[in-house]
Amino acid sequence: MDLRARIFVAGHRGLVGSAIKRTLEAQGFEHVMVRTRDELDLLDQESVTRFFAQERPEYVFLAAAKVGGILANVQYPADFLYQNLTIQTNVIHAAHVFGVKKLLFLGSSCIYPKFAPQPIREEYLLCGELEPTNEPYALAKIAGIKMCEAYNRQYGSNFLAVMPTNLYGPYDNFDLESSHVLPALLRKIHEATVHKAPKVEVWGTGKPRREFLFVDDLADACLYLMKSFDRTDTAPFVNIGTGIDIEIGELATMIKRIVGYSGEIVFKPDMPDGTPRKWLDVSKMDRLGWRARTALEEGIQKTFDWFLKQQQLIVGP
Ligand SMILES: NC(=O)C1=CN([C@@H]2O[C@H](COP(=O)(O)OP(=O)(O)OC[C@H]3O[C@@H](n4cnc5c(N)ncnc54)[C@H](OP(=O)(O)O)[C@@H]3O)[C@@H](O)[C@H]2O)C=CC1
Ligand SMILES: C[C@H]1O[C@H](OP(=O)(O)OP(=O)(O)OC[C@H]2O[C@@H](n3cnc4c(=O)[nH]c(N)nc43)[C@H](O)[C@@H]2O)[C@@H](O)[C@@H](O)C1=O
Repeated sequence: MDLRARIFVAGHRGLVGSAIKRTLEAQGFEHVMVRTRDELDLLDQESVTRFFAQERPEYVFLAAAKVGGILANVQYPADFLYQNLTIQTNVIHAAHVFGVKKLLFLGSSCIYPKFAPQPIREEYLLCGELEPTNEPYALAKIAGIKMCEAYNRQYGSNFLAVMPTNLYGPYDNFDLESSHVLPALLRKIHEATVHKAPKVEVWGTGKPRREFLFVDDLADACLYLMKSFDRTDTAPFVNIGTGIDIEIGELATMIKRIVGYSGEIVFKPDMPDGTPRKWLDVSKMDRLGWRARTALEEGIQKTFDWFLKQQQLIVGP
C-alpha cells in the first residue's frame, strides 16, 4: 500500500475506527479520509454513492456499525439488524461500483453457533443455531461476510472480512446500558471505589467465558491484512483474537485489582449470560504471520488510564 493511497475509515470516532485511524497515521499514511455521521450518514445510499463518486477511495476499512453489549442487543434487535445490513450493503456495493482496490469488513465472533466446538475455527460458520441474545446482529454480520464472498466470486473484488473477538480500549463506550462487559466493569468498579460502595453488581452468573483483544492490536492486524491480503479463495475471512479466554467472574476480580477496589463482587443471575463460550481458534492468523501482543492486564491498565484521563477532562481540574 502506497503511503499516499486514498484510504476511507468508516466509523473513525468509534473504538475500532479510531484505532485504525491512529495506526494508519502512525505508519505514515497521508491520505486517511474520514466523515462524521452528520457529514455522511452511511444509512443513506444516495449519500454513500455520492461520497464514493467524489472521493474515490482506494482502500476501505468498514468499521461503522450499530454496536452494543448484550443488553442493547436484546433491547434493540430491529436496529441491530436494519442498520448493520443497510450500512454494510451501501458501503460494500459502492466499493464495488467505484472500483475500490481492497475493502476490509469488520464482522464479529458472535457469528458462530452458540454451541460451536471450541476453539472456534472459521469453517464452523453456519454449522448450528446462533445465540438468541445477538441473533439479529450476527445475521447481519453473516450477510456482510457472504456479500464480500459473493462480490469476490462474481466480480473478482478484493474484499476481506475479519472476525474479531470481544474488543476493548480507548474510545470504547462506557455507557452502562449499552456497553460491553469490560468497559462496564471498569466504570462500575471505579465508581464503587470513589463512592466507597460495599459491592458491585456483575450481570449473569459470572461463569461465561470471553476472549478480550486490545483494540490497538486489532488495528495492527487489520492493517497487516490490508497490506498483505490478496483474494485467494471465495471465503476470505479470518478470526482475530488472542487465543486466551477468561471467566467473567475472573475478569471482575482482575479489574478489581487494577482499580484497587476492596469491596465485594455480587452476581445478578436474572441478567442474561449470553453464549457460554466463544474462544477463537487463531491459527489461521498465526499462519499468516500475525499475533496479538498486549496481555489482558496491560491492556486493561491502559484503558483504565485513558478512562481516568477522560473523566478529568469532563470534571475539570
Ligand atoms: N466492540 C467490540 O467488542 C467488537 C466490535 N466488532 C465490530 O467492529 C466494528 C466497530 O465496532 P466499534 O468500534 O466497537 O463500534 P463503535 O460503536 O465504537 O463505533 C461505531 C462507529 O460507527 C459509526 N456509525 C454508526 N452508524 C453510522 C451511520 N449511520 N453513519 C455513519 N457512521 C455511523 C459511529 O458513529 P458515531 O460516532 O457518530 O456514533 C461510530 O463511529 C463493528 O463492525 C463491530 O461489529 C467486532 C467484534 C467485537
Ligand atoms: C462483542 C460481542 O458483544 C456482545 O456479546 P457478549 O460477549 O455477550 O457481550 P457483553 O460484553 O455485553 O457481555 C459479556 C458477558 O458479560 C456479562 N456481564 C457482566 N456484567 C456486565 C455488565 O455490566 N455489562 C455487560 N454488557 N455485560 C456484563 C454479560 O452478562 C455476558 O455474560 C454481543 O452484543 C455481540 O453482538 C458481540 O459481538
